[in-house]
Amino acid sequence: MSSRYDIRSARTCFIFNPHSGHNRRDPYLLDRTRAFITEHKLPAEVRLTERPRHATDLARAAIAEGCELVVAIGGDGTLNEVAAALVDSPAALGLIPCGSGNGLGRHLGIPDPGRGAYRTLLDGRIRAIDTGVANGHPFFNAMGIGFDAEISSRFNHLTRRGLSAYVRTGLSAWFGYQPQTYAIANGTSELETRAFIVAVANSDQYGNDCFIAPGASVDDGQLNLTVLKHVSVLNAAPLAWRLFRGRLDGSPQAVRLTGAHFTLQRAHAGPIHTDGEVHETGTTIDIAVKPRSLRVLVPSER
Ligand SMILES: Nc1ncnc2c1ncn2[C@@H]1O[C@H](COP(=O)(O)OP(=O)(O)OP(=O)(O)O)[C@@H](O)[C@H]1O
Repeated sequence: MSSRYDIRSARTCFIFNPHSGHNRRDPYLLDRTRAFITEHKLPAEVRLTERPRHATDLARAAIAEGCELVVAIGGDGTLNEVAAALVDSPAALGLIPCGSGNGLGRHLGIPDPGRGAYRTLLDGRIRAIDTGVANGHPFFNAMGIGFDAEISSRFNHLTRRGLSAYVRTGLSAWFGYQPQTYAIANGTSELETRAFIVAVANSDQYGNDCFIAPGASVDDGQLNLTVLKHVSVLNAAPLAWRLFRGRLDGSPQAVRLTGAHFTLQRAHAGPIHTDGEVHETGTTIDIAVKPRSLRVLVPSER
């Protein structure tokens, strides 16, 4: 199929998460999407998620009904749930990013809904991107172990979302958090280190332009592992500056590895997150890449 896409003839399903980002307070994107379908006479319909993980079921049903494009209206969690059903299928993923962090949308240059996300659906092109899989759980933006899994776990229980909620939750989780020791192997090198966070990223950022893997590409068949060894009151501010400036390389707290397959061993079982979704796992975490296994509609100039 050509890398160009014509949504006017492609059967499309929009999946709207009323719980994502600002949708919770102001679901105007639901009306905006219905108006967009009517205005452009699209062969499309909108379905709403009713519970966590429902988006995967809705996306699977859409593919079974012959949809060629499934559009996630939400953040990275919604995107993850929709994309999980699309991996290795001919159907493409569209994205109206409206979550709290929007890491993959930002990396792919997909604008906010008010700045051209809908236009991208009309005149975008298809880009095949890699998928990461951590102990059987797919991720498209980033997965993490340690403090960020702890934050994701707490964040998923919050009733209010957004950057300020992330910061408040992060500060309260920080006090009392005990880093673990990890043995990390990528096939060519091995590393044993105490870590505050071990993140494995497909894109270059967590979201909100927080660059955990500067220079990463989503279609190079590689994943990008970053260890943040120690975060204290003394080094938190310079580390945050580096993360938000894309200058993590050179930090004495950061170790980076690339690879198509990682194995991590830790002393204690606990949570991991994949695109912010939390899973309890054992002491061994196996992470691999499926190169170019997801087709995504991105702006034509990217
Ligand atoms: N109807 C629903 N009620 C409650 N939770 C839902 C519902 N539908 C989906 N969810 C859950 O909402 C969660 C948050 O969605 P999402 O990640 O898209 O938004 P976000 O956390 O605000 O954005 P980001 O991941 O970009 O920070 C997901 O874990 C998803 O499973």
